Amino acid sequence: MDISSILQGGYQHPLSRSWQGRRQLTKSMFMYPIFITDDPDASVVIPSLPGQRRWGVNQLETFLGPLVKKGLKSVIIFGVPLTCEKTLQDGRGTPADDPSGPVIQAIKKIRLLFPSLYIACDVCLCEYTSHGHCGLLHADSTINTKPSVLRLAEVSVNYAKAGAHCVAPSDMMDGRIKAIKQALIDADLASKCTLMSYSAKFASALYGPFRDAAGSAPSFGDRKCYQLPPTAKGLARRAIQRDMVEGADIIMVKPALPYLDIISDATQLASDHPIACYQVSGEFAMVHAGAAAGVYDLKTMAFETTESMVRAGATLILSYFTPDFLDWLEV
Ligand SMILES: NCC[C@H](CC(=O)O)[C@@H](CN)CCC(=O)O
Ligand SMILES: [Zn+2]
Repeated sequence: MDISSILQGGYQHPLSRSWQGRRQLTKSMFMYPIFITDDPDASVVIPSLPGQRRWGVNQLETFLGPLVKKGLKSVIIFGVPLTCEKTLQDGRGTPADDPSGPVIQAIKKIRLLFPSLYIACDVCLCEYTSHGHCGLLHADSTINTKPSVLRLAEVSVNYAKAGAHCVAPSDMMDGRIKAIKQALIDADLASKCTLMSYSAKFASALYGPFRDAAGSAPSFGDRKCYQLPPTAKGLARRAIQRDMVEGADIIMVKPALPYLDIISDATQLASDHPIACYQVSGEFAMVHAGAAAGVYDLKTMAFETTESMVRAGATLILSYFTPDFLDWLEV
């Protein structure tokens, strides 16, 4: 056997195996998606998302305190306005940045309770309009891009003013990154607030549990006219390059596991940007379902899936497994 055929000596020990990965998972790589509802005392189980709840702002200390102690470094907030009237009349998704609404109240509360915790806010309109689309609509129910990006920019600035460290538009409207960046500049907030773009976000079947949790499913049609076709490698590369030019500080790929090649493309195209990926609700539920069915060990698969994202180039992972990794990882 040729000498060059012998590889096993390089990884025959747990320590030398650990050296084979260019980068290792760390606690600070995980950003925890959290659902904040407008009942201040709520702590409501989300059946389709194992271990996850919708929380009211009065519960944030109880909910996040133990996680911060274990090393939680960042969260991304999703508002779930259940009691307020979702406003179709004004068509602007008014609850999104209602000063007394769940998102702005949560930003302020978390800044007070946990000054070191990095707060990102998802920016979208689907949770706040009764049609449930991510943008505003023309009379014929098609996406009306111009007012949509202006409204998303307005919401972003209001989150930043409330104290968010990062705004993350998940809407996929054309030109929203440029509009949001310009609005942050005009508000003198561009140097104080990170713009994380969901640049390559696909029309995936893996968002179901989230839509249950956030009540954000579209009331008609689907999101295929603004989320990328799952086959669209070229469109993803073009969207990544577009968002880089428009001022994104972080580039995200979503979902993650079925799109590792896109994470790799993003790493190559945006080689000077942090690359985020979102292990979405359906991916999380899928890993749990397989473990419950006895196909694999839950922790082992949680590591195998997220380590594949790191191998593809991700530097930041949005994952509902974040609380678990705070227990599983030493640093
Ligand atoms: N703004 C879109 C929400 C959205 C996808 C969707 O429902 O189309 C994601 C949140 N950013 C879902 C995330 C998840 O499934 O965990
Ligand atoms: Zn949306």
